[in-house]
Amino acid sequence: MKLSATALSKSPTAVVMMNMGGPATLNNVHSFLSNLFHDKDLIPLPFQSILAPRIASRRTPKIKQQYKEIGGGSPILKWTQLQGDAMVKLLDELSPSTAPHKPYIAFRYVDPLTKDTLLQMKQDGVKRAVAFTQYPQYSCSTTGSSLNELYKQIHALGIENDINWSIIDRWPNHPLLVQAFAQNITKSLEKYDAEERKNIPILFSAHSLPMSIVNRGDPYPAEVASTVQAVVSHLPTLTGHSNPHRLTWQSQVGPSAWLGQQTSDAIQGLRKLGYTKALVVPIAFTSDHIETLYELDLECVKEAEEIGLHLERVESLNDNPTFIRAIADLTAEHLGSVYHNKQSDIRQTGYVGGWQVGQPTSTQFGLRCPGCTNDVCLKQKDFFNQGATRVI
Ligand SMILES: C=CC1=C(C)c2cc3[nH]c(cc4nc(cc5[nH]c(cc1n2)c(C)c5CCC(=O)O)C(CCC(=O)O)=C4C)c(C)c3C=C
Ligand code: FES
Ligand SMILES: [Fe+2]
Repeated sequence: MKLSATALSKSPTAVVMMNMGGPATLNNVHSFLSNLFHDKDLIPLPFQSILAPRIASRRTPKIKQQYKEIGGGSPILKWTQLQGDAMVKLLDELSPSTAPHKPYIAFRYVDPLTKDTLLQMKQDGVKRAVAFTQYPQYSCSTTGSSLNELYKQIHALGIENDINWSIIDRWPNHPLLVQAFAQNITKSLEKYDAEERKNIPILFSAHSLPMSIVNRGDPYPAEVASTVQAVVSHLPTLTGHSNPHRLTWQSQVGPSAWLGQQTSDAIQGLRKLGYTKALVVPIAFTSDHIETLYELDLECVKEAEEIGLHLERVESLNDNPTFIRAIADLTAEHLGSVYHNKQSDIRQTGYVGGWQVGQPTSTQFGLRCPGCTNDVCLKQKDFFNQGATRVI
């Protein structure tokens, strides 16, 4: 598709922030869980349409109670709106040729859902859009699921030829993302005496994956590790020392095998090794959610205290100005590369797997998991790889 520069200049460049979403109120918990358990890309179940609502109903009271204890709902919509609004203000300055930029949110399991967002974009006359995953590390269960849904809804609405799409599909070691994590860790370390700071072990905690997904060749574990490696390499420039650390995994659900070591077991283990202080850093999500506010703050921290380990939870990125700068810079560089063939800074953007100027997705994005049997992944990647036609 070739669009004239005049046609594009009239409509905003959409930056579509993709994420799973969470229930904003307790009344939304059941539909959130029901949509989540219907998602074959996340949890393939036999007789999915029958089992999904049953599992959702069975789980609702427990999960509702957890959301109640963190204030009555998930803050993810609030944080995503704030991050999007702050990002486009910077982006209009960083990339005037693609301005005005407008943030949109496409959640996978709650409003605003992908379909409604696409309808809104159509109404706004959007001709150019960046699908920007808010998961820094790519998993087919998260970003892959959001892109499969985006692809399906674009086709269901028959708007394949209306918008030039490009994709920010992963950014696990973007330098400003790394710096934002390191800043927050430094703040937590500073709560301890200068003498003891350097010996405090840091647990980087990420949402786990079922081993069936890991063994299919999912890139997520390696990308989470690359974020951790970048952060621990950067930390000494802020603290003057390096801390011992481990990457651990949290939030496994159900009886199947999941990637470990579990964060809660690592905490118990550290105490047995004689440690009385530790830090835990949520490393695979960019704002607060039930896993930080409930599982880490209300479960792990309390359990640690009970066994004599003081566990400090490092704050989530939320409205951290360095983080806002990271997502604005990343999008500006992406637009510069896709629409202006700009090579200069792209090496700094931290796309693992490479990036070529003019390409609408990362090079890594083109490779399906070697164990993938999902036809939608194939069609989705073909569609987005044709992507944007450079017009400016
Ligand atoms: C990087 C983040 C996440 C990955 C990877 C991920 C994979 C994954 N999750 C499930 C099952 C559930 N996840 C649930 C909630 C939930 N998951 C994430 C993030 C990732 N999930 C978040 C941020 C949340 C909470 C949302 C919020 O509060 O804002 C749930 C629902 C809660 C529960 O019932 O325990 C389930 C179920 C699987 C199976 C999976 C990988 C295949
Ligand atoms: S499951 Fe990874 S590409 Fe299909
Ligand atoms: Fe999850």
